[in-house]
This record gives sequence, C-alpha cells and structure tokens, in this order.
Amino acid sequence: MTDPLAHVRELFDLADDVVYLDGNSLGAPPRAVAERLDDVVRRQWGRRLIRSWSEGWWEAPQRVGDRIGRLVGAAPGQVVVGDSTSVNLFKALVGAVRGTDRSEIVVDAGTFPTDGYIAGSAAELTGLSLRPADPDDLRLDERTAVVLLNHVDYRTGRLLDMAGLTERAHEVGAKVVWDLCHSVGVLPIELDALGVDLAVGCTYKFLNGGPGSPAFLYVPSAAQPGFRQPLTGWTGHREPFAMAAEYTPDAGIGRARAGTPDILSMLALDAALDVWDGVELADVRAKGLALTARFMELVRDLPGIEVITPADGRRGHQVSLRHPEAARLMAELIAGGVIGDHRPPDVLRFGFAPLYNTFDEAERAAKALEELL
Ligand SMILES: Cc1ncc(COP(=O)(O)O)c(C=O)c1O
Ligand SMILES: Nc1c(O)cccc1C(=O)C[C@H](N)C(=O)O
Repeated sequence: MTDPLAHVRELFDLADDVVYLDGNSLGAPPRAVAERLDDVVRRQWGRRLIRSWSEGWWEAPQRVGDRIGRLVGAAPGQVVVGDSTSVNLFKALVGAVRGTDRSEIVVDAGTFPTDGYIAGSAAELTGLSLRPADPDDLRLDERTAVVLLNHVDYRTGRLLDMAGLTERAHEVGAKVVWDLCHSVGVLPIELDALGVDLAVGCTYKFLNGGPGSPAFLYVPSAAQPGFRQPLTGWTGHREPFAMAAEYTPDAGIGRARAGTPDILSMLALDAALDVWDGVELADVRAKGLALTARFMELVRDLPGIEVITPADGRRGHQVSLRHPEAARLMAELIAGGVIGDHRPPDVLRFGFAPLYNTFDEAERAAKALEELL
C-alpha cells in the first residue's frame, strides 16, 4: 500500500539498526519532546518559577485531556489527564458504583492484572462482589452495577465490540468502564456517540508520552454532576486556592483530579501529541491492520508458532504468537535488534505503531524469527 503516514516517522527519534515493535508497551520518543522539556525546565521552571502555575501549568490536565479527547471521540471538557491508569480505574469504578443498590462489579476474566486487582479492591471497599467473566459470555443482569472491559486485550490483541457491549450493559441498566490502554491511538473511538459511561487509558503506549506519562479519565458531561470519585484531593476542589475546610467538587471534569499534576511528564506528553496533528485515525487504522496482516502472513506457518491474534479485523495493532519457548525466542530476537516482548507463559508480542513502523520492519522481524526457528 502507499503509506500516507511515511513522513511521520521522521518526527520520531528512532535508530535504524533496531526494529522497534514494542510501542504497545512503551512508545518511541517524538523528537519534539526533548526540546519541549528543555524549555519547560530551563525557561518555565527555571525563569518563570512558581509563576508558571498560572501561565498554563494549572490547566494542563484539562487542556491535554481535550487533545486526547479528539482521539477518542470526546467533545472538550470530558477528559482529564493525570495519575496512573490504575489510580484512574479506582476513581472510575468507585465513582460508578457509589450509592448503587446493585451487588456486583464484572471484569473481563483475561484482563490486564491491574484492572482486576483494582476492581477487587473497589468491590471490597464498596461492599460489592467481583465477578470475572468471559467477554463473550458476560451474563449481565439487574445485579450488575458496572462492567470493566479492555477494548483491546493486552495478551491476544483481540478487539472487543465497544458498541455492542456498551449497549448490552445499558440494556440491563449497568454502567460500563472501558480501558483504552491498547486502543487509544490505534483506531477511531467514539466515546460520546456510543454513550460510554466512563473510560481510562494510558498515554505511554501508542500516544508516545514517555515512561510513566500520566493516564487519562473520561467522564461525559452529563454524568459529571453525579460523579463522586473517592480521591477527593484539593486540586479537584471547586476553589482549590480558597483552602476551604470542606470539600466541594469542581463543577466539571476537574472533579476527577486528585493531587498536584505531574507537570514534567504532562508537558512531555503534550509535546508528544503534536505528532498527531494532521493525522487521520482512519489512516492509522488502515496501516496498522495492513502491517499486522503482513506480519501474520509471514509468520503463520513457521514451525511451532500459533497466531493467537484474530485474523479478521477484530484486533488492535499487536500480533501475539504462542510458542513453548517464547521467553528464549524473544530474548534472542532482542539481542539481534528486533524488540518485541514476552508475556508469560508462552506469548511473544509484536506491537506495530503505524506512525513510525514500516512494512520493511514487519518483514525484517518475520525474517529474524524465521531464522531463529
Ligand atoms: C490494559 C492495561 N491497563 C492498565 C495498564 C497500566 O496501568 P498503569 O498506568 O497504572 O501502570 C496497562 C499497562 O501497563 C494495561 O495494558
Ligand atoms: N507500564 C509498563 C511499565 O511501567 C513497565 C513495563 C511494561 C509496562 C506496560 O505497559 C505493560 C503493558 N501494559 C502490557 O500490555 O503488558
């Protein structure tokens, strides 16, 4: 295919002697980040000192949130950036079930561990039970307060049907929280249009925000007045600088904030998001499907390999291969300059980031694996 994103790779600081296929865990650095951080540290922090809080720092969580909103189909004022995905999951789940007369939280059984752990804790603290369930057989009913689902499964790369599952939850009066860690920046997402209740996601994978860059939380405008999240830190207060004794939440998405925002990471993410300017998610999606299809075609028949990522369009931008010696194979691939990762016990993962990965890289990686086998 002709690649409408070919020029975007130049915006990244990537060495040509490495085939980097782990952007689904830690995205590559956009060149603009180092430059921006230099300005933030030397000029904003260094010269403007504390004045910088009123020169853009304080509002950064909402401003950067709106930039992510564009990528997930959320109108402005509904996404806030800060804290980790784990912390935002806790805010979302407790906020979703507080005051409910329903009795269970449902989580997809194969979830990324942190989601299951946090859901367990949220259930225990709110007196609900936690029920892990297969996304193909969720069995939601009037007992279900909320269901937490991963849009793209971290292990297999399978993409769930957000529209259908959101509708199913709503049919029984349950809420749905979507974890978008492996789908934000991968495909067009329509949170507002689908009536999603809450969503979280991390920014260090396909959004390339850098190691530990802050996560995001989506709370639709209509739900904000009733959203009572448990971490009532002062920055979520309606008038934080009034230093009032009583907590009064911000009227809008600001109530989803907790403590002081991590400005260095936040502004690194802000700079990283510049690579999306002028990029169409439809192009990203088309290239991601083509890259993963090409790689799957090349590795499908290799000895001992089982492709566990769906071959139809229901996948994100990673290819997962099962092999009994996955750990050894990945270590050898990495030693040879092809960087993917291994998830226990026997899964090799290869993430394709359409903004910077090329078809030539898909072929080089497949060739390297073939030679090892
Ligand atoms: C689906 C999913 N949820 C959550 C996380 C991480 O959460 P946190 O940002 O708290 O480390 C990851 C990856 O680390 C993930 O893959
Ligand atoms: N967040 C990570 C980290 O701090 C260190 C190593 C890996 C990660 C990851 O993001 C793992 C990733 N969520 C996964 O899908 O496995």
